[in-house]
Amino acid sequence: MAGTIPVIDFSDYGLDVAQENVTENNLKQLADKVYEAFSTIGFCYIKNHEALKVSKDFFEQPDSVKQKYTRPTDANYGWVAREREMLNPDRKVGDLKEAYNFTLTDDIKTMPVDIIPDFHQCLEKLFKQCALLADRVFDVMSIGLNLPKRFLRNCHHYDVKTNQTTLRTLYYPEVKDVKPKQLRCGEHSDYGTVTFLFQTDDGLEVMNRQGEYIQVPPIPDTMIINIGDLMQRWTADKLLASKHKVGMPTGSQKNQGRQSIAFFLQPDDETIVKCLDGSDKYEPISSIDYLNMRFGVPNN
Ligand SMILES: O=C(O)CCC(=O)C(=O)O
Ligand SMILES: [Fe+2]
Repeated sequence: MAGTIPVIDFSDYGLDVAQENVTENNLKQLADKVYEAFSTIGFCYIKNHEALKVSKDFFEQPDSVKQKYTRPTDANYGWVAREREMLNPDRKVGDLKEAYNFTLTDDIKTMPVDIIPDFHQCLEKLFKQCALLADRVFDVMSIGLNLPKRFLRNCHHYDVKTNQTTLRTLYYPEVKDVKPKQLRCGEHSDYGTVTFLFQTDDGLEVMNRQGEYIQVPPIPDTMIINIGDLMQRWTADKLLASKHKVGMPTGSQKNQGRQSIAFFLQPDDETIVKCLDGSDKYEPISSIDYLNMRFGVPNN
């Protein structure tokens, strides 16, 4: 199946199944499928999650309103204006997108709850659901990597003071004036361990092992999981952080916005990421040092 993105049915270990009702056999079968996907293309779709619809009301506000919630340069929450980010600096033009970064803080002063009353509650609920599902995805990944079942889960707690996991809701406006080389989101790989991605429309493309970009269209009732650079490093390149991008729409799709939500998982700050196979292919590094190094990349 190298080169295509498999759809994996996660129902044996979905959130509606009590942990104690899952058989080791079912878990192992799931682990094998997830391992196969992550070690060949670094991406998979999984079936079985709650559909979601959040935050569009916020992005449809005028910029003058959204500015109040702007992400500070020294913090990881808040609104990111159009063209502020350039995920592929070689393009020399900002991505045609907006985003809002949400972390599990109690400080809701930074959130647009005055204009969108449900904003905090909705994103907080989604963050927590994603975190519960992540625990389970980490279990099957650990089994696939021949690690103790809870190894990866135990490196990801979601305490806002010691863990940088972020839920990011993204909005790609309808396309009017496109600058040369501009994309909705430039070529990049994600920084952390894994990313969950919910998307509404076409546009996402992923590089396969032959170096070609393939379309990753939305499939109803699924979400995408992909590997980030830190997990590739941790597994000494067994699991792959594939490059991806969001291209500009063409034809009638130009008049359509696109939404996605990414849940970027990061191990706890002090977790030492040391090659799990003992190879020392990469130097051990703490999760927070690695993230700071990546955030130091110009224009990010
Ligand atoms: O919007 C998407 O589908 C992908 C966004 C993405 O790859 C990212 O923000 O890292
Ligand atoms: Fe990404």
